[in-house]
Amino acid sequence: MTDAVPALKAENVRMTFGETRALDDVSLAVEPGEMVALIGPSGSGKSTLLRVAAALQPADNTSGPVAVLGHTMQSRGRIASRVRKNRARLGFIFQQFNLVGRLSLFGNVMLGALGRLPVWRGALGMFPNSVKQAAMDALERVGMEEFAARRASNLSGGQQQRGAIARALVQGAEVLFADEPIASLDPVSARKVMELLRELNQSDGLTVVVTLHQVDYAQRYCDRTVALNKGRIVYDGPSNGLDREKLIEIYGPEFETAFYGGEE
Ligand SMILES: Nc1ncnc2c1ncn2[C@@H]1O[C@H](COP(=O)(O)OP(=O)(O)OP(=O)(O)O)[C@@H](O)[C@H]1O
Repeated sequence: MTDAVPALKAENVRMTFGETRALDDVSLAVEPGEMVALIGPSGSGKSTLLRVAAALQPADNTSGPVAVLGHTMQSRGRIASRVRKNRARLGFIFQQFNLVGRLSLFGNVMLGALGRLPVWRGALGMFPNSVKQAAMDALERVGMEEFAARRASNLSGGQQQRGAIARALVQGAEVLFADEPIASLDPVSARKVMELLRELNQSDGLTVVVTLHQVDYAQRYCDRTVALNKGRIVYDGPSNGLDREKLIEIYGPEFETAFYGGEE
């Protein structure tokens, strides 16, 4: 723990959909520079937690506050009035559809700067040279410069994810929430995306919170793992502390057969 303002602080967050308690008193603090995996069975509340934390979705009116880099995003089910400003240093990567398909990759990456440009510039697509340079640098950083002119819809899933990360870099994101960024990728592309996130975390100090279905990716790339089950945190600790017993506790007995093939 440090004295720094947490990158993410969620206190007693509650989110209900009809009868379903998607988040049941979730409290979580992530320090700047951490790379944290969010795991848990399907429907355990991983995506909801990220969406609530980014204030893409209002939580229950009985819910405690969520802050990103010390700025309140929402509290008691009310999105903060300055949320747009507070989101400036937060990047969000979804499983799919991160890029505008009809635009070039370069055009997409430049969109990361929209928040700090006058509206007319964005509307006319007139980006200053500084933004063009930043977009090119970001594409180089994610190893995608040779695809700059390619229409986004003609890129592979993994290339699109790397493009989305480049856009977050142009945005100047210091915290990145990635919601199942590798769920629809083949293993090689998935590895490249995770390696890139890890590299940005280690070299640039980018704070990363990433939801994952694959426990082995969490263990390989993230020092810390938070596991949810039925909207509650059931594990929060070092990823290498997730042993067979703990994983069966998190995912249920089916995990044994799925992950270990049922062997002794
Ligand atoms: N918009 C919604 N309307 C109704 N129920 C929802 C909505 N979004 C999520 N839920 C429910 O809330 C619970 C948590 O969903 P969430 O998508 O956060 O889980 P998850 O852990 O991300 O699952 P997965 O790994 O399958 O993506 C689930 O029971 C889900 O059905």
